[in-house]
Amino acid sequence: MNPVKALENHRQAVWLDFLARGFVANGDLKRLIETDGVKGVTSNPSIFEKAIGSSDEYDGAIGQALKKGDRSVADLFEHLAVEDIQHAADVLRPVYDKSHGGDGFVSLEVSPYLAMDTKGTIAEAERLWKDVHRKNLMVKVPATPEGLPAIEYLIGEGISINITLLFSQQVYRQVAEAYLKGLEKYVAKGGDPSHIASVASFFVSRIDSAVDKQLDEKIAKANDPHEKERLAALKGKVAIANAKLAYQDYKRLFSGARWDKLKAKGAKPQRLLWASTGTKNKDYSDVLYVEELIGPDTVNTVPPATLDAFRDHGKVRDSLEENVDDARHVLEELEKSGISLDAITEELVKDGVKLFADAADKLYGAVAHKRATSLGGGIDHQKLALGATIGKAVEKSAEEWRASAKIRRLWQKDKSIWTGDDENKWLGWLTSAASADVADYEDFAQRVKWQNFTDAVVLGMGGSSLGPEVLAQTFPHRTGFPRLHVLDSTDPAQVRAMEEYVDISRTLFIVSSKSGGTTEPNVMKDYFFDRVAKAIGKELAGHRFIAVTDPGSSLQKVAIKQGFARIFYGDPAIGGRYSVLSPFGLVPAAAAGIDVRSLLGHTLAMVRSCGADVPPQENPGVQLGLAMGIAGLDGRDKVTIFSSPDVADFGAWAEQLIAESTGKDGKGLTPIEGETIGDAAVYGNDRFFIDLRTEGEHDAAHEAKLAALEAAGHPVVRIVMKSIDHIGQEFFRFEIATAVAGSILGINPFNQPDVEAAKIKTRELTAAFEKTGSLPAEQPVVSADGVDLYTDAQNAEDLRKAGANGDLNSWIKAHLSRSGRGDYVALLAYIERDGDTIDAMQAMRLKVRDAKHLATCAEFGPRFLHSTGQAYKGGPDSGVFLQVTTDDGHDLAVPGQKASFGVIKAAQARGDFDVLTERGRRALRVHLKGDLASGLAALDAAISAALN
Ligand SMILES: O=P(O)(O)OC[C@H]1O[C@](O)(CO)[C@@H](O)[C@@H]1O
Ligand SMILES: O=C[C@H](O)[C@H](O)COP(=O)(O)O
Repeated sequence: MNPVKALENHRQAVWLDFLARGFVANGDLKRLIETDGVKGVTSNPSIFEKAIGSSDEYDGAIGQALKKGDRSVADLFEHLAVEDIQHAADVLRPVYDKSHGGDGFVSLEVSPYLAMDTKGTIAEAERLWKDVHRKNLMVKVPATPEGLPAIEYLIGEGISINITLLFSQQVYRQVAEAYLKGLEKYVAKGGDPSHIASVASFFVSRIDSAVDKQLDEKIAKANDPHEKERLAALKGKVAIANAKLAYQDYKRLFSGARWDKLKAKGAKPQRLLWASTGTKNKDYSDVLYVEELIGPDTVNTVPPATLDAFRDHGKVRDSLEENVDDARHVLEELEKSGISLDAITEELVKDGVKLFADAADKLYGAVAHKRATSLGGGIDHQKLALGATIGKAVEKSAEEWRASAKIRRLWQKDKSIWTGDDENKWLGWLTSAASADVADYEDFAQRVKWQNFTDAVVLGMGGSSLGPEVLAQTFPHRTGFPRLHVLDSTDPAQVRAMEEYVDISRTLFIVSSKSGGTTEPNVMKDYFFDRVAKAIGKELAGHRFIAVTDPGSSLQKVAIKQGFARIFYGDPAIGGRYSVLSPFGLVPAAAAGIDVRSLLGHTLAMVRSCGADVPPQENPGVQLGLAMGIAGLDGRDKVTIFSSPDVADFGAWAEQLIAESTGKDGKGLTPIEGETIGDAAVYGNDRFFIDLRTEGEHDAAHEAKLAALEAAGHPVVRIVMKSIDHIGQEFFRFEIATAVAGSILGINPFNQPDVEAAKIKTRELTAAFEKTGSLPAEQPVVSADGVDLYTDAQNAEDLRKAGANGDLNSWIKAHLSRSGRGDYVALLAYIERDGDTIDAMQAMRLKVRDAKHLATCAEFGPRFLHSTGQAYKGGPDSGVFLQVTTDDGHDLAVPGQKASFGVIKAAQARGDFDVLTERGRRALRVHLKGDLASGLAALDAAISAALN
C-alpha cells in the first residue's frame, strides 16, 4: 500500500505544505487527494513567495486584477492569495464534507508583520475569514505573546485557527488553553462549536537545526571522547522528543471534565499538527519527521519532496507514543549539557517571525515590481544612476531599511525613524490625497465657474503658495474658469503689477495660510480687500474672498468677520511644505478648473508605489530619499534640479520641501533650482542631479549633457512623467523622499527652527516703525556710486582683509573670493520678481557658477524666506550670501497700518540679514539706489570684474 495513504490507518492526516495556482488548476492537488489521501493544505509567506514572487505564473492574474483598477501591493497579493486559497478549499471541500468538518482544510496565514500586534492580527484574520468565505478555511495566527489573545478571541468568534510558529511545550499548553477558553466563550454565547476547527502547528525540523548547531559547538570544544559521544547521540533527537512530549500534553489537555463538557456540545479537539517536517540536515533520513511522529488524531503537513520521499520509501508504524521515557531522557541530557531548549524555542519564534517577514518583504517586493510593470506609464518612471560608491551605499541602506521595517514604521508614524522629537505629529500628508473630499472640490469648482471670474489669485507664502504656483504654471488655462495666479511678495512693484494685471472686480482671492499669522498673506489680503471693497462695495467684498487655513487660526476669525465666501480647513498634522495634496493645493486647483479627481487618481498610484507594503528596494520614494540622503552625507549635498519646460516650476516647490525640511542643525541638503544645465566641467563634486521631464519632451541636447554629467561621475536621477497630469505623483514622491533623506541625515524634517528667528527680528523692526515712523538707522560700511554696502563688523573686517576698499567691485571681489570648494553662492534679492529681474539674476548666478565651478542660488525675497531661507541660516555653513535690496521708488501703503509694503520688505531683508550674520555666515548686502535695472547692471558688471 502507498505508505502515505497507509497513514490513514494510524489516524494521522497528511496535509500538503505547498500551494501554487497552476498546481491546483491543473488537477495536481486533486490527484494527491485521490492517490495519497492528502487531507489538507497549508501555506505560509515563504510558500507564497516561491509561488508568486519567484515565477511568472501570476503575471496574467496581476494584470487582470489591475485592469479593474489599481490597488496597493498588499491588496494585490491578498487578492491572489485569497483566490488560490478558495480554489484549493473548493478542491478539498469533498474531504471536509466526508469527514464532517474533521479534515479538508486550507490554511492562510495573517501577515507576519502583525505577529506582535494583537488588534492588527484580529482585524486581518476576520477580514481573511470573510473574504475567503469558505468553511474549510483555517486562518494561521502565530503563537507569539501577542498572538495568543488573538487566538482566544478569534476562536470565540467562531473562526477556525491554525496556530503557527509553535516550538515549545509550555507555549503549546498556552495555545491549547486559548483554544479551550475561546470555545467556552463561543459556547457561552450560544454558538455551535462543532464547526470550529483548530490545529496547533508544532514545528519540528527547525528545532533540530538550532539544537544541533549548539551541540556541534559543544562537541568541538569537549575534550573527553565520552562527552563527545554523549553529545553526538543527542543530534537529530531533540525535535522529535519535544514533539512526543507535547503529544502527551495534548492527551491530558483534551480529556477530563472540562473537555468533556465542550465535547458534549460538539467541540472538536485542537489536533497537534507536525509542521516544519521537511528534513533540513542531509545526513538525516528525508522521512525522519514523518516516520517518527505517527499517532492518532494528529496531522503532518509535508512539503512535496517529503511527500514524494515518504510515498517512495516511508515506513509506517505507530511511533508517536514509543519510548516516551527516552524522549524525556533526551531533553534531560540536553539540559545537562548546558543547552537551554527554552532559550532556543524562544529564539526560534522570533526568528520564525523574522524569516516569514523576510519572505513577505521579498514577496511584496516582487508583487510591487509586477504591479509597476503592469501599470507601465501609469507610474512615472525613475532611474537612478548613482555611481558605484553611492549606489552600493544606497543598496546597503535599503537593506537596512527593509530589515528594520523602516518604511512600515514611517507609515505607522513612528518618530524614532527620525530624531524622536515630534515627527509623529506631522505625517498627515501621507494620507491626505486618499482622504480628500473630491466631490466637495468638484462642487466648489462649479460654483467658481458660475461666477465668471476672470482671475483667481492665491495670496500666501511658501507651502501655501508654491504648490498652487506649480499648478498654475503647469496646467493650461481651462475655458470658463479663472486664470490662476500666485502673489507671494511684499515688494510694492510686484503687488502693484498683480493689481494691474487682473480685473479687480472679477477676481477671486484665495487667502492661504496654515498658521493664519504670516505677515505677507495678511497684508496682501488687507490691501486687496480694500481694493475690492472700493470696486464693488464693502458689503460685497467678502464674497470675492475665500480662506484656506488650519482650524482655529486668526485668519479663520478674520474670514468669518469679513464674510468670506468660504473657508477651507487644512489638517494641522501637515506642515506647509507638505500641504500641496491637501486643501492648500487642491482648492486653487479646483478654482482653476483643474480636474482634481484625475489629479488625485494619478497621484494615488504613486502613493501606493511608495506604500508601507512596498519594500525599500522597489519603493521609488524611498530610493530617491536614500540616494539624496546618502549622497548628501558623502559631500554631494547640492541637490540640483532640472525641470523641463512643461513642468518648469516644479523645482521651486521641491526647493522649499528639501531646503526647509533638511537644512538645520548645521546639516542638510541645499537645493539648487533654476540653474540651466552646463558642461560637466562647471560642476564641483558636491552635486546630486535630479532631472524631471514629461515623456513628450525628449530633448537630445539636454540628454547628451546629462549623460556627460553621469559619465563624469556625478549621480544623476532621471524622472520621466507620463504627462503633466502626473504632477501629483512627483509631489508625493518628493515628499516621501525628503522624509527618508531626513532620516538618513538624522534631522527632524518637519520643523523650521531658524525661520522663526528672522521673523522675530522682522517683527521687532516693524514694531519700531509703528512706534517711531522709521526703521532704526543703519550705517553702510561703504557708500559708493549708486550703491550702499552693509554688513556686520566681522564680515566687514574679513572682507577688508580680503581686499575690499572703497568701491563696489572690490567688495564683490573680496566677497566671492571667500567662497571655495563645496560652498554655494546665493543671490538673495528683495526686488520685484518679473521676467527681466529673473533674467538679470540668472545671468549673474551662471557667471559665478561657470567661473568658480560652484553651486549658485538666485532667490527673491521675501519669497525665499519661507522656502530655502531655513537652510541658508540653519543648514551647513557653506553659503556665501549676497543680499540685494533697493529703494522702492513707488511704495504702497498697507491699509490700517503705518508700515507700508516697502517698509515691511525692508524689515524682512534686515531681519534675514541680521540672522545670517549673527550665525557667522558670510554675508554682504548691496543696496541699489535709484533705478533698479541700472543697479542690477552695475552689480552684474562688478561680478564680472570680480570673476575676471
Ligand atoms: O501657511 P503659513 O502658515 O502662512 O506659512 C507659510 C510658510 O511659512 C513657513 O512657515 C516659513 O516661514 C513655511 O514653512 C510655510 O510654508
Ligand atoms: O504550516 C507550515 C509551516 O509554515 C511549515 O511547515 C514550515 O516549514 P519550514 O520549517 O520548512 O519552513
